[in-house]
Amino acid sequence: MAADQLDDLFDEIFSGIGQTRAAYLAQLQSREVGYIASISTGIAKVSGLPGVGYEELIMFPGGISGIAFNVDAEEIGVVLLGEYWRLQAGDKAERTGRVMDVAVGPALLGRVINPLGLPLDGNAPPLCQQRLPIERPAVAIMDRAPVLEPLQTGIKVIDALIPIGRGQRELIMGDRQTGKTAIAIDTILNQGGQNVLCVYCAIGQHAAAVAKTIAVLRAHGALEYTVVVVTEGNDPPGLTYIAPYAATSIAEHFMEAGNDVLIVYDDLTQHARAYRELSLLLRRPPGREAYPGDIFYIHSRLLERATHLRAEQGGGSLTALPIIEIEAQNISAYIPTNLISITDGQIYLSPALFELGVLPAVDVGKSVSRVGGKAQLGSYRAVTGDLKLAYAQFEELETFARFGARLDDATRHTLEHGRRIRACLQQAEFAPLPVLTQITILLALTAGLFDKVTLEQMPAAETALQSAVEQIPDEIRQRISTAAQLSAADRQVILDIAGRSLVTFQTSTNPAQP
Ligand SMILES: Nc1ncnc2c1ncn2[C@@H]1O[C@H](COP(=O)(O)OP(=O)(O)OP(=O)(O)O)[C@@H](O)[C@H]1O
Repeated sequence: MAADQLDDLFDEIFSGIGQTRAAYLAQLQSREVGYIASISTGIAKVSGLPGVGYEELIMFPGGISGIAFNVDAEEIGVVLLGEYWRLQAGDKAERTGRVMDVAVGPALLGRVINPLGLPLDGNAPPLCQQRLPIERPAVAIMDRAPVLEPLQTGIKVIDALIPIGRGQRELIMGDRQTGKTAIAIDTILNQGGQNVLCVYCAIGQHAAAVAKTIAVLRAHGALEYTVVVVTEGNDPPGLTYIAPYAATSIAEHFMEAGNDVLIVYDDLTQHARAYRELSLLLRRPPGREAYPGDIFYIHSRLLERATHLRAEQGGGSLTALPIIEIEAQNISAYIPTNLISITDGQIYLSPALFELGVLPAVDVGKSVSRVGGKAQLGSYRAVTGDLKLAYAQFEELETFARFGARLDDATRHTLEHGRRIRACLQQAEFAPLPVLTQITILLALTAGLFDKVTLEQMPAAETALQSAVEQIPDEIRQRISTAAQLSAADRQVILDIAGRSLVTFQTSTNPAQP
């Protein structure tokens, strides 16, 4: 048969099956299929995939997926993301030609999912229209805007002294059980009604701790604007490793739609450990503390994705609160120093303050916010200067006063005032305070209205002051919520209201000057 006759015959056959010949051929793709040569905890060595690309998604029997991590000529090292114990040597391994991605969209709000997007809350899989790769390049410098809007945490000590701006990366660090998660959760709770969507990424935590956190979010109505991405301690290390990247893609999708987004990584110590485990299993050379050489890079490329977009890009922002657990207050260990240098400041939680019952146990001297100051509301400026100075003087004097030195009246006054500052900066968990209440308390504090209140009476006095906030006129409330500084007249009105509410708690003698 002549060639043109053959072509006509093919065209006739394809029109019979409702397709053109070209469209049919376009669908035909060669599939590369290899096999598992060996398998260990969370890692498979795969042979027979010569064309595989770095970080390509590989599929195994039973719907188990993996990421090509070590791409060598003979054999590739694949990090497994599912129930790897079901796989064995000799099983099929198939290239997909794409990288790992995750479903993104508003359907995820209020849901608890794993990094693969599968539901963990017992409900149907979320219906999302779009998927994004879990690893995405960070926003270009030219597309970033300065951090100028505050992200209110609702925690007095942070909003006043270590303010966080939308688009900032602020590290929360401390020994175990010092209240790190509590700060992040309070911040999420405070975003209700503030137009901020939240993503909470639990990395390698105990199931009970995660369940408690989710219960708190649900009880306070915060789950409806939050996506919870969870990997537990007994999940494969590969899943733990990809969790923060997947959570960031979910958050970025909201940011790119013009929203302000907050993401919490709880915690990156577990993430670093999972990566170390994978790297050692893949026989990559270990470096300091047995971490592989690129451990800095895995965290920097994650946190670089937090930013504030320019108005032309939608004006959204992604604020990151990575948490890190340190050992025996050693902030100069490898991972903490890496993260300190990547982030825009840190909130350091001190076990000594925690033991004293000073909660949240924020050590103001070791904490810093490098960009949040510019974003802080103007009304805080009326109080922060005095507060910082008085508190720093107090902390210095407190050490000397312990040695039983004889103190003059001025020193005693500084100490007593400092003790009241410390009492005022304490706050119960799950009770974030609105800006107006914080400003009222802090103004009263810096004006010395608490100085005549005994330390035992401080919590009751503060509660009375909180109820008096209602008397503040509406126009002052509005002015406080803008960026403008507090005028002397507004300040006086607030102090008068505060003074009246505290009068019953003030003793006739000033404890600072007996
Ligand atoms: N402001 C607070 N007021 C009262 N209790 C608090 C406060 N902050 C934290 N706690 C309590 O301190 C304990 C430790 O808090 P949390 O779990 O947040 O610490 P963590 O440092 O995240 O712990 P882990 O090391 O287990 O991750 C909890 O029992 C919590 O209820």
